[in-house]
Formats: sequence, C-alpha cells, structure tokens
Amino acid sequence: MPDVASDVVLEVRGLSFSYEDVPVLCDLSLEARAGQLVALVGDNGAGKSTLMGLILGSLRPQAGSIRLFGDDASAHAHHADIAYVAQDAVRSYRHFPTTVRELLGVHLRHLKRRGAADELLDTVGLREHLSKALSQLSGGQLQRVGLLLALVRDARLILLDEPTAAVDARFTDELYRLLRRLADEGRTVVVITHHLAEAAPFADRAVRLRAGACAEIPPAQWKEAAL
Ligand SMILES: Nc1ncnc2c1ncn2[C@@H]1O[C@H](COP(=O)(O)OP(=O)(O)OP(=O)(O)O)[C@@H](O)[C@H]1O
Repeated sequence: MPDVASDVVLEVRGLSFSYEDVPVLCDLSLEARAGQLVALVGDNGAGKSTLMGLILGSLRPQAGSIRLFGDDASAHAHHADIAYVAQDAVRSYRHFPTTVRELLGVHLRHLKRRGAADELLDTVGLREHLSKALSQLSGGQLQRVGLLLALVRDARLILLDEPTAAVDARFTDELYRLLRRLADEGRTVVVITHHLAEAAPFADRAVRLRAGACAEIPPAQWKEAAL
C-alpha cells in the first residue's frame, strides 16, 4: 500500500501568528501534496504573505507547526527543494547594471546547472530580452525574470506570491499551464492569488484565508469565490 503520509510536502497544523498584539493567523491548518497545485486566496491583509514568510522560515510561528518534506520548517533543511517567487520578484534590483543573461548565468553557475534554461526562456518569453539590462524591462518582464530564476532551481516545492499581478492575460494563461505541467510532473505548487478564476482551471484545490481561519473552497464555488 502506498505511504500516503510521505506524499505530504507542506503540512501546516494549528498555526497561529501575531505581529505584536495584532493576530493575523489563528489555528490555521492546511496541506499540499506532491503533484498538487493549490491556490491560496484571501482579501488584502488576510495573512497570505505572512503565511509565506512562516513557510519560508523568515517568521516563526507562535503556536502550531509547519513541516516541509516531513521536517520542521525552522530546521531550514530543504532550501534546495524550494523555489519562491516573491510578489515584487526582482524589482528591487532593477537598477543593478546587469543584463538578463548575466543574471541568469550567475544563477546557473551557482546551481551548477547547464543548458537547463533554454526551454524555460521560451516558456517565460524572455529569450528576445536576454541582452537587455534589467532597467530596460517592464514590470511584467521583471516578473518573468523572477519566475525564471525560481524555475531554474528545479525545486520540488514552488511557492508563488501573486505571480500574475503585473503580467498580461496571455502570459497568465501560459504561466498556469506551466505550473500545471510542473505539478503533473510531481512537483507541488502553491500560488497566492487574488484571482481564483485565473487559477481555477488548473488548480487541484483552493483554500481561502479569512480572518485568520482557512477553509477549503469546493470546486463548484470557485467561480463565485473569485476575488
Ligand atoms: N511587519 C509587520 N508588522 C506589523 N503588521 C504587519 C506586518 N506585516 C504585515 N502586517 C499586517 O498583517 C496583516 C496581514 O498582512 P499580509 O501581508 O500577510 O496580508 P496579505 O494577505 O498578504 O495581504 P495582500 O493581499 O494585501 O498582499 C495585515 O493586517 C498587515 O497590515
């Protein structure tokens, strides 16, 4: 019989977190398994980015636990297994005097990967912009650079914080198709989004964060639940 528990890549149990005396997450539980694409939706301020910080270990839970690949997240034991696309991706270093090619080269050398980027460059639509400086790129193109740098890690768990905020409808569709493919290959994808309708055709599960609690949204309600 398959070991179902070993399939669980992300496991959050009874998680609570407050900034000083402002409670943000309260007794939150959720899990994501290998091969799943999970959409995490919630209004502004519902705690989605805070939850990402807790999963990534930059914040510590005040109660409850977060396990990644079976280990406590605070052990930082799985850096190489996790890719994270932040909300503002590489925007903060857009003024660095570097091109997309140079930036990608640094990452590939660091990861000791070769030739892995070709298909991804096409997928994220950046091949024709390789020689451009980051300062010459639009917000949406910078978002794609952030996604590219995350995907070259070839991680088993991919976390994305509003990856479609600055990109057009066509790229949004391509992005979700790619994320679906990555999940079908056995990876786990967790996407924070305000637009459940965009993610719905591709997601296995949708979870809504609201006032510190979280609830599974049944597929029949995915259309109405879109924020
Ligand atoms: N460093 C901080 N110190 C104090 N309060 C914070 C801090 N970061 C976030 N908050 C508060 O915690 C709550 C949750 O914020 P968070 O950024 O996690 O929400 P979110 O769901 O990601 O919101 P959005 O959709 O607007 O990105 C908000 O009320 C926010 O004001």
